[in-house]
Amino acid sequence: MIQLDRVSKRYPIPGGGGKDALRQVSLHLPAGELTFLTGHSGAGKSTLLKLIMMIERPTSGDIIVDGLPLNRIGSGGIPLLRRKIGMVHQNHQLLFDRSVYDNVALPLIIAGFPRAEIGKRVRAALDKVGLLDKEKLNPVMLSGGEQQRIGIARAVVNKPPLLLADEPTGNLDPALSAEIMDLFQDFARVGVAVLIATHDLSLIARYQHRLLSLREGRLIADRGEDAHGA
Ligand SMILES: Nc1ncnc2c1ncn2[C@@H]1O[C@H](COP(=O)(O)OP(=O)(O)OP(=O)(O)O)[C@@H](O)[C@H]1O
Repeated sequence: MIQLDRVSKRYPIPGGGGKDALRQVSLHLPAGELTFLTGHSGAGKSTLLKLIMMIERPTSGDIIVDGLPLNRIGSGGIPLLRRKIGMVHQNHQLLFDRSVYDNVALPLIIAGFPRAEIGKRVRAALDKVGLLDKEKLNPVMLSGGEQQRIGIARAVVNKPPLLLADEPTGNLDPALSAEIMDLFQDFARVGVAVLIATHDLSLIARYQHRLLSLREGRLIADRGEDAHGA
């Protein structure tokens, strides 16, 4: 689903020089697998997500997302790429002047789906995350865990083959984090490639999933599901 081949990213520093955020990273994330991405602050996790979404471009190396070679995509092709990717943020990035329904519908409105289709898909996504009865409410009236589930419904409403999450359980207690993880695991089970960037080592320890670790921009460990605990 995602293939990185010797990917490096150097950010220019004003006044000269550069900061190497990723160095020669190669990896493959298959469909239907949930993978954790960890590393200390500044190790390059967000940069990796930004390269996959084409918010940034690599300095060298190749990235292929669902068959799309990103180095051959101009800015006109970015919407096509983004439609393949659902993104979940730590702070949800919800619109608090719109209803739950409108928040989840947003990616479909942007993609130009017909109204009836939007209704069907939004309700299917809200049902999946257990919020069907809250569609008319404003997100501000919901709890932190429920807000995160709105963010997840919005990320998957397009049925993307790839789901990226940046610290999705950052503000949640262990019970709510487990609910969110259950949802991510359900998506992986139906074939979505799920990549979760997190500092939360206790979360990682609780699940038997593949783990990628970055240190100073290098991939230092790739613990496969089979190697867990070895
Ligand atoms: N736009 C930028 N310009 C210059 N340097 C940057 C830029 N973005 C990130 N960096 C640097 O690149 C390195 C990797 O940053 P990145 O945000 O990818 O790390 P991270 O692992 O996501 O950290 P955190 O967990 O704190 O979010 C850091 O040293 C950071 O300061």
